[in-house]
Amino acid sequence: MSAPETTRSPRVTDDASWPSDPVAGTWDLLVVGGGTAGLVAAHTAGDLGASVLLVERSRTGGDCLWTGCVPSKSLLAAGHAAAEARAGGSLGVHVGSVEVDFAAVMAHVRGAIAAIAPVDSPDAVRRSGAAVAQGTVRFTGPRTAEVDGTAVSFRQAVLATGSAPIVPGLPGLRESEPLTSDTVWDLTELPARLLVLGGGPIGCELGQALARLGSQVTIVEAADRVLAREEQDASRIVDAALRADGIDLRTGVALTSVGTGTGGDPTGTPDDQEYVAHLDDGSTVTCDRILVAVGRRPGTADLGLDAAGVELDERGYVVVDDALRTSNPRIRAAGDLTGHPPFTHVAGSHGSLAASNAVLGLRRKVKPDLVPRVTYTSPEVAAFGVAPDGAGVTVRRVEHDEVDRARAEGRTAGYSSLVLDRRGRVVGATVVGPRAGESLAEAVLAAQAGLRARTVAGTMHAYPTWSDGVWKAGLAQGRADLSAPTTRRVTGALRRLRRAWVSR
Ligand SMILES: Cc1cc2nc3c(=O)[nH]c(=O)nc-3n(C[C@H](O)[C@H](O)[C@H](O)COP(=O)(O)OP(=O)(O)OC[C@H]3O[C@@H](n4cnc5c(N)ncnc54)[C@H](O)[C@@H]3O)c2cc1C
Ligand SMILES: NC(=O)c1ccc[n+]([C@@H]2O[C@H](COP(=O)([O-])OP(=O)(O)OC[C@H]3O[C@@H](n4cnc5c(N)ncnc54)[C@H](O)[C@@H]3O)[C@@H](O)[C@H]2O)c1
Repeated sequence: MSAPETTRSPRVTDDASWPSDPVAGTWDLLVVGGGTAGLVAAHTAGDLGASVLLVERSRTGGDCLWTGCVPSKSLLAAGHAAAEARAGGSLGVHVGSVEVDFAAVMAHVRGAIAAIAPVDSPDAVRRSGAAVAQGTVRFTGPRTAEVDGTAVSFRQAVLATGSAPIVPGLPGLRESEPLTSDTVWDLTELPARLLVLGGGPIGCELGQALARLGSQVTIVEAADRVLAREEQDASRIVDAALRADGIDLRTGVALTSVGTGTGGDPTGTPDDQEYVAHLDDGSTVTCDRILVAVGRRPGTADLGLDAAGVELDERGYVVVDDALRTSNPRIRAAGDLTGHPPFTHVAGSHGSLAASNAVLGLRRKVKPDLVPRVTYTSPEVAAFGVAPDGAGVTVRRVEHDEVDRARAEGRTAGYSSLVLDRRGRVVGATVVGPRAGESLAEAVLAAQAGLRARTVAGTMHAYPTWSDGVWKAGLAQGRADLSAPTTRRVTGALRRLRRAWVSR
């Protein structure tokens, strides 16, 4: 297998051009990259009164807006709508056959991007006082860089150049012109048969969305389960949901090579071309397109980071300390290129922290224990913090067949669990089910505030909400607290006193 490569395929962002501010001069803060991390860094530093130059080589908004969160959640919304229409019969609602207009689905996706784009636009950045320019940055020294050949100098800088999809160098794969999360948005027709390589968050989300829209999807995942970073039970529930959507899910097998076929027709023309993926268990998958979703690599090549004195780790991520400082104390890094969990909320939090630390000389630190993650499959998987098998923790878990909202909607596949430390404080959680991401927020807030499960239990929750799952997990701990020997002695003494008092 030759070395994996970062894709260089054309992106929806590539041909955009927009008016730039002049770049020459010395800036308090140079921000490299206009994705979430860079945008938040520029806004923050601009609001604090620093002279800021944000340089973006393509369009401001980054992966999240153009090729990541926004299009994927828009596509999932269409896929989920199709699935719910088909499933309406179980609730007594019959809609006949469900037809998907893929062009209209993609128009909806582009509409969602267009609705959010102004928030991330160069003009929005300028309103906070920062200058914004289109160009590619290359560092020439510890305090100097070039923007498309024009020299700039900076007192401090924030690197925020993100990450890009990996395409493994397997025989025949590149020749099959595989889609990635960068290019899948350019599809004008739904592939009849789609092979998704990788069963991580991208493979599961896009695989489920496209299957629900009518594609015959096969997911090939090298690990023994999908969403391998999540709890086994979460993987198991998502596995069953994907299969129920008609996905041919193959775990524990890897792609070895890709060949071509003509649908069994020896006289077939290139128009009939199909791809035959060979897996390492000897099986094959025949498909019309391949979508590669096997992870990402940092966008740190060609930045001149050697000249800037910025150290990279062996995988190419920028090495940062807990205050996001690189090995050059004038340069911080934020977002995907740090190797911290690659999420938009992490990138945004990093951008704010890196910029305020730079401009005000603070030493605010990242909080890795409080990073939530949500995979927006149906059901959703949401989790954060200490794992349930962590040392010295107690897990309180409620199956969703005990949650009335889940029963009412007939969607009981899932659970809510809280991970508690020795003092009963919330230090982690996993929720699997509809709106799991929303339910998780309460547990993250509890952990941030150092609250105990009994505070969650003692907080009134509207009935019947999906967050009853988290509440009931808190109640389970409340009941366990009540049955502890010391508590039983105290409540017993109070009860006896009260009985004596009211019997007078
Ligand atoms: C399909 C998909 C779905 C996702 N869904 C979610 C989700 O639901 N929730 C979530 O939290 N996260 C999600 N993510 C992850 C999220 O999109 C990223 O973590 C986030 O966008 C990273 O932001 P960033 O600012 O670090 O990098 P990016 O957004 O990648 O921004 C980097 C910017 O730097 C620019 N750049 C690069 N090199 C240079 C240079 N030399 N000079 C100038 N500019 C340069 C690039 O053009 C780019 O605009 C998803 C990702 C994908 C791919
Ligand atoms: N909802 C969200 O927040 C969201 C959604 C999408 C992506 N993301 C972020 O983007 C990142 C990248 O996502 P991703 O799914 O591409 O990467 P990933 O690393 O999370 O998952 C890739 C999967 O591909 C498998 N794999 C690797 N090589 C393979 C091969 N040759 N054959 C078969 N399987 C192979 C791996 O075992 C792994 O399970 C994620 O880590 C995630 O944080 C977040």
